[in-house]
Order: sequence, then structure tokens, then C-alpha cells
Amino acid sequence: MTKLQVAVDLLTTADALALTHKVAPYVDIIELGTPLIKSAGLSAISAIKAAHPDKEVFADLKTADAGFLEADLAFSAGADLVTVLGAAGDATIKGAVEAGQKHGKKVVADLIGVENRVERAREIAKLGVAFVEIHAGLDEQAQPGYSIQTLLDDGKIAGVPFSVAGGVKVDTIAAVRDAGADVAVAGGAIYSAEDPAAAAKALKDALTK
Ligand SMILES: O=C(CO)[C@H](O)[C@H](O)COP(=O)(O)O
Repeated sequence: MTKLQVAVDLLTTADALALTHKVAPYVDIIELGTPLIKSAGLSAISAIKAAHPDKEVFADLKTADAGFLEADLAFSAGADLVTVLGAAGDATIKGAVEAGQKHGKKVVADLIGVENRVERAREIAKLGVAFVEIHAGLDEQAQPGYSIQTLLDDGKIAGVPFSVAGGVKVDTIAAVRDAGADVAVAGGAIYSAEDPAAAAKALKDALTK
């Protein structure tokens, strides 16, 4: 079954906790977005894990170098999953995977900015990551003509475990599931909603019906 991951792209631990308390019943994975970790620090990871010990906590580090060191920091703070950039060198990805092995936790390779996502996804899948994230970031989503369909097509073709992030909404999340994604990531569709709990519930319902 495809899991639902909420991406918490807020800037303070207090705001993040206020949001996660509302949406936790409907999500499987709680992601601390890169801006949140940069703004609030690693203590935000510990705070979210302490508040939601039953959820998988995902630290979106987007590590570009020093894979072992950065992943080790996030796992030590309580993360269950951390990201490393798919565009990083293989040694960086392998370093993050080694940190995951040390802690018994998982590493995800974020393909943001990677031109040939299918080819790189297949290479990275051999390096020991749990899955790749087929991802169009916020800037790419803002480009004219952006469509999530390209992500779904690449995920289907790649033939490796994957998540999808890139403006997933209630009317596209079933297509993410049908493309075979292990995880559907939704950020703005939840944290920007007037009623985040209702938005998360609607996404979960659309995913499971
Ligand atoms: O990692 C991110 C941006 O780099 C976001 O968290 C990710 O894209 C999910 O958010 P949204 O659903 O708003 O696209």
C-alpha cells in the first residue's frame, strides 16, 4: 500500500508540532522539510520524534557531501529516514547508507535536479538506499507547463522502489499510487490548506479508496 508522507515546510518547531498534531492520524511518514531543519536545527527532528514515536520521521537533509557525517547526525537526533541528493557522488550516497546501517535506519536518494532520472534511479538503487524520491522541487513546479505526469512516467519506467514529490494534490494522488509509488509526498497541499487535518484526510482517503 502506498504510504502518505506529509512534508512540513514550515520554519519553526512550534509551527511544525502544531501542524503534525493535526495531521498525524492520517499520515504514515512525517517529513521535516529542508528549510525547517536549516531554520530550527537538528533539535526539531528530536522534538517531532518525541511527539510522534509511532510515526516514521523523515529528515529532508538533501545532503550533497559528507554523507556519513550528515546522515549520522540526523539519525542520532531521531530520524528514521534521511535524504541524500541523487546528484551527489556515489561515495556520498554510500556514506549515508553506511550511517543508516549503523543506526538500523533508511536512506532515500532525492532526484531533484537530476536530468536523467530513470538512469540515475537505476544506478542509485544498487547503492543500498531504501528508495529514490522522484521529485520536482518548488522552483521547478513554478515553471510554466509543469506537470506531475513526467514524474509518474519516470517512476513507472525506472522499475525501482520510489516515492513521488512535486505538488501532489488530492486530484493527483491516486495517479501517484497507480504509477506504483511506495510513498506519495504532499507538502503545500496540506500545510497551506485552510484545514490541514481535512486536507490530509482527503489525501489519505483518495490514496486508499
Ligand atoms: O522537498 C521539497 C521541496 O524541495 C518539498 O517538501 C516537496 O516538494 C513536497 O512539497 P510539495 O508537495 O509542496 O511539492
